[in-house]
Amino acid sequence: MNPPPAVQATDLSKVYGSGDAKVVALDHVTVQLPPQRFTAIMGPSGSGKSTLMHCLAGLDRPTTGTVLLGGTETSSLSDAKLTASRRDRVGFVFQAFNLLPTLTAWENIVLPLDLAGRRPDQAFADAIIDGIGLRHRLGHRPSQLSGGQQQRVACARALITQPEVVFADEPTGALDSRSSADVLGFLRRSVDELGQTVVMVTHEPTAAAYADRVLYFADGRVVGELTEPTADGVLDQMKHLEKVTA
Ligand SMILES: Nc1ncnc2c1ncn2[C@@H]1O[C@H](COP(=O)(O)OP(=O)(O)OP(=O)(O)O)[C@@H](O)[C@H]1O
Repeated sequence: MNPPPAVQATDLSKVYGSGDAKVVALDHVTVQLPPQRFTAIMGPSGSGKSTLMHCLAGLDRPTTGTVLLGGTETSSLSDAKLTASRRDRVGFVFQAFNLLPTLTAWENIVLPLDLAGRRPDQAFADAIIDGIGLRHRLGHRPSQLSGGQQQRVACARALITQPEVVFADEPTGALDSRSSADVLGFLRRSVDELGQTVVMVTHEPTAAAYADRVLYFADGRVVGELTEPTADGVLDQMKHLEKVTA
């Protein structure tokens, strides 16, 4: 039997504005994202990828439909409970790293635990620190680290609480190819070796090829998927979908 999904959206719609200004960002989306897997979400600009991720993560509320995160329906939680759910169950990685400049790398990594009044699980923290390969830089501030190193610290911060899901929105969008490979390799190992669950929005076929499964979006809907992707396979599928959805 398949394990229950880490996160599941059912008939999710998100509508912004009304009348002439109405935008249907999500159009009856149903997706299940399995635990301990790496899922990539791709699609043209404006197709609804970020909106989906924000609704799945509880950063935004859908107009209609439901989100189940680790078995809890988050779409109907009060604001306070939704905030607590985000803090306890979800990790985020953004394109712009978003580290706190006055804290060291280590202080940034454990910040989510400090905010929740929790202590690090030492064995897990060690695995994370070894995973990002920055043990010798833990006392450095973000300004003393390269972009790729900062993003690996941001990934470690997202994972340190052992969340149900880590959501990464274009995590390699600001990085060169070498730094991207370091970040993506770490996210991949966090799934394979630490049993974590990663969902990543990306525009880059080489980045999507690190995932177990790629979901393609267009006009607020899932229009295709690819399992065990290669960069060439992702590109071919993108070209094919561009033709059929044009
Ligand atoms: N707060 C908002 N108010 C009004 N419209 C919005 C808002 N946020 C997003 N949209 C619209 O919803 C649609 C989907 O946006 P979304 O950011 O989810 O797309 P995306 O696929 O992530 O795009 P990109 O790849 O450019 O980041 C777009 O048409 C966008 O203009």
